[in-house]
Amino acid sequence: MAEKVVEIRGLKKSFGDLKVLQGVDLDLFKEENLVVLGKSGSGKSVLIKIMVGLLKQDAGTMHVFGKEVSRLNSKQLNELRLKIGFSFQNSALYDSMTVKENLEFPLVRNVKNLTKGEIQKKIEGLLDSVGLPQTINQMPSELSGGQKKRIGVARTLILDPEIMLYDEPTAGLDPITCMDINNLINEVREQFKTTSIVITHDLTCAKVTGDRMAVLLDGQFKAVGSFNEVFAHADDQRVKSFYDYNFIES
Ligand SMILES: Nc1ncnc2c1ncn2[C@@H]1O[C@H](COP(=O)(O)OP(=O)(O)OP(=O)(O)O)[C@@H](O)[C@H]1O
Repeated sequence: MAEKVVEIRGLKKSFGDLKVLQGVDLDLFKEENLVVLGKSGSGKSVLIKIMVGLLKQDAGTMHVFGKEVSRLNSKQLNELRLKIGFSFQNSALYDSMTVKENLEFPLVRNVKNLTKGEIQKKIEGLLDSVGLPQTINQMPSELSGGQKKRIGVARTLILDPEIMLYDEPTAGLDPITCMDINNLINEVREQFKTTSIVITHDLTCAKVTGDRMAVLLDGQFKAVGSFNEVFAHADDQRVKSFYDYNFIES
């Protein structure tokens, strides 16, 4: 049985009268790609924020690498956050910096005592890994949307995270570039042995990247399993409607 990286049990979170998470249970295993599906406002970001200690749950537990996140002190939280790489929807590149400077920035800020040569080697290695060595001196404005996403992923990988969080990785991209990013997510797992959570509304992305899907509905994961387990035999009309929207109506 693969090692558990995240274990969530009975997690609840409300904001005033708004019950967002109402008893979430989930396991995330080492080196798996887990896709989290849920309509807008279902609580996906709240769940991630509790995972990295930006919000505290009202009840239940969130263990990451065996430790209950809400009990960590600020030093421990910083250490945890360095192990979790967040790849943002908009790539989060600094427009005024070159690709090289964008990759250098998190390294210089978080890893002490690296020589210039080591930094250069790391940046070049990662640009090779994402297939974009030629962009090293370019500005983000000179890159395509897909290239920006790739550089964004390289920037996240530079701190050697153990968990990768991909937030809407294919949003706003054409179908071919979407496939390119889906492949990248799988390549990253193979090359860097990362465990990944992919938050997406794109079922092609879910199918291609996800070992398991988890559908957040009414504040709980109602359906968890392989793509076929979740969608081929979906009893819940709302789970089915995800599929219908992506593959029939669109
Ligand atoms: N700090 C907060 N204070 C009050 N309400 C909040 C707070 N954070 C989130 N919410 C509410 O919790 C609900 C879930 O929000 P969340 O951002 O997790 O949704 P989501 O599933 O990530 O949506 P999307 O797909 O649009 O990103 C929303 O109704 C949101 O308004």
